[in-house]
Amino acid sequence: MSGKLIVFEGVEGGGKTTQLQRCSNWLRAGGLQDCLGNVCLGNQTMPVVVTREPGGTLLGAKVRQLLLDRDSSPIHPRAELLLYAADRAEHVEELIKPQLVNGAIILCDRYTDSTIAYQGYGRGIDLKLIEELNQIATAGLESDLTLWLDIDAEIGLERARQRGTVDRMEQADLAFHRRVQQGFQQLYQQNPDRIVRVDASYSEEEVHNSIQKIFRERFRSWF
Ligand SMILES: Nc1ncnc2c1ncn2[C@@H]1O[C@H](COP(=O)(O)OP(=O)(O)OP(=O)(O)O)[C@@H](O)[C@H]1O
Ligand SMILES: Cc1cn([C@H]2C[C@H](O)[C@@H](COP(=O)(O)O)O2)c(=O)[nH]c1=O
Repeated sequence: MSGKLIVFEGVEGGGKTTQLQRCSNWLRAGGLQDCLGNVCLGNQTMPVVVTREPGGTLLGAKVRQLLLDRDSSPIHPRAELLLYAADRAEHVEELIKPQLVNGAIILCDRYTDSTIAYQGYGRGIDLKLIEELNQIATAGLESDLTLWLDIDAEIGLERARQRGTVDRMEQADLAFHRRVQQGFQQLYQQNPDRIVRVDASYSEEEVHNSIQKIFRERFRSWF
């Protein structure tokens, strides 16, 4: 597969969606052209695809609603885990793999690390079981690069709450979100090549500049 899968991860309100949109605009406008030799980014040669989990497919949009509707009745943690896995299996087969074959740069809002952090560290489900389920859902497809937007869980939640409506996951208490944050910290320490930490406490502009720097380094090594 000739494309690249780049994932944005972290607790609520770290700025993933904001930065992912800024990156796609920047890439489509040719921001990385100097790192790419003859490769053209953003046009037919190397399209830029923006997607998210849950919700990157038609099925996923329905699963997302089930998972995040704040008025839904309680969902058992194992059922929650399996819904995220079902969303991912569909996403990988219907969108991610075909786009990688097509040579796309895929910018994805959350992927397998979110399941380890939220369902593993947050809900307390066995980590080994989640790794096996991630393996099944992705058929072994890992990200080429994961940006961990690191923000204090309380500050992130406050940002997310100021944005407007609060979804089912955001309603969970601070202790849950702190455990999720610990999960991302552990994953970062265990995967130093795949996961790069970005300090998300700075301004939008400063965070975007840090991400541009990381992209330049990676793309130079890839192309
Ligand atoms: N660097 C920043 N400093 C201050 N506020 C920010 C920054 N980046 C984003 N925001 C604001 O914080 C809120 C959350 O940002 P965003 O939706 O991008 O985060 P997210 O990580 O995708 O959140 P979630 O995981 O809850 O969907 C938005 O209102 C956004 O405008
Ligand atoms: C992929 C994935 C996501 N989650 C949680 C994390 C968030 O609370 C929501 C997704 O909404 P957002 O707009 O990206 O914040 O779902 C999870 O618990 N497990 C997962 O695998």
